[in-house]
Amino acid sequence: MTNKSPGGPPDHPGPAVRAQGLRVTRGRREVLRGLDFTVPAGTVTGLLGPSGCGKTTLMRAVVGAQRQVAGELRVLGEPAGAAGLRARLGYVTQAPSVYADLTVRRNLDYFAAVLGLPRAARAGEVDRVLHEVDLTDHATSLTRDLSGGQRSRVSLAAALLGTPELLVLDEPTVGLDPVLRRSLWDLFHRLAAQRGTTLLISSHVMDEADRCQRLILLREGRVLAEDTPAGLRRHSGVDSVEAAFLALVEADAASPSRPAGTPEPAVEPPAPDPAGTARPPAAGPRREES
Ligand SMILES: Nc1ncnc2c1ncn2[C@@H]1O[C@H](COP(=O)(O)OP(=O)(O)OP(=O)(O)O)[C@@H](O)[C@H]1O
Repeated sequence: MTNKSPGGPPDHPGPAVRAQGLRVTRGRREVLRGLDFTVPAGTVTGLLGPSGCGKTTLMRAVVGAQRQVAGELRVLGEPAGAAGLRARLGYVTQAPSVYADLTVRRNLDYFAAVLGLPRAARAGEVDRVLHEVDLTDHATSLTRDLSGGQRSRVSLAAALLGTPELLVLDEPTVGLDPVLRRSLWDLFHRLAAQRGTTLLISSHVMDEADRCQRLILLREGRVLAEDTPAGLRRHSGVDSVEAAFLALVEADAASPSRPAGTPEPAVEPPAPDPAGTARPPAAGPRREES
């Protein structure tokens, strides 16, 4: 509904996300260390890298939920965190952000109301997203009675309400069986191809890389490479993205320009509530990530 044309709405013809010199400090540690990257509109872009490299931090910065962000970060043509982005973004955190004591349908109806969808349109919209995440048969189940993977899909369904222009999904396929993983990836590609939605999807599982059209490889808070999966393999002269990543890591470690290590981490103060910037899943009960 908010998406106006496939391939990118006309009011921001550039990339969906553009970062220049993006730096984020958490506690005393600089977690993102001067990132330059773009996420082209209407693509499925994977954010890959080992645990702790900064994927969640980058996503939190994109949706405006992260403190201590420096450098330039533009999202759908606006500065990250701008109030006008709220209804245009969907963000799914690693931990499901839904009310355990409500049914799946009531959860989604609540989030649809928070989004401002007209009452008359809500039931149909909820039916649509339930179908998209394959939870129609569980609409009347209490969310606490669902499996972990099913609860994750309720969060995803909430993020799909209102058809956001940019979906930021933090490891959405973790813990899902192969059949479900494939059906979610099919859904992600349908959203990009049919509605022009841009998807930024994190994973630390390299075998998911080939499902993406573009990749941003992250390591220790820096961008190692930004390319298509085929381009990465070709440039590294190897036959898998995982091997390309390892080759890039080796080349990076050998590089004399590599910055020295950073101080020990310290826990940062709690982040401000992102309810004013991210969409409903972040407005519901959510894991405190600080
Ligand atoms: N609240 C915090 N205070 C201080 N440092 C933090 C905090 N949260 C995360 N960090 C540090 O920031 C770095 C990046 O964390 P982040 O969660 O962004 O990584 P990630 O790539 O998403 O990891 P994973 O794949 O395990 O989810 C890590 O070194 C982590 O220890």
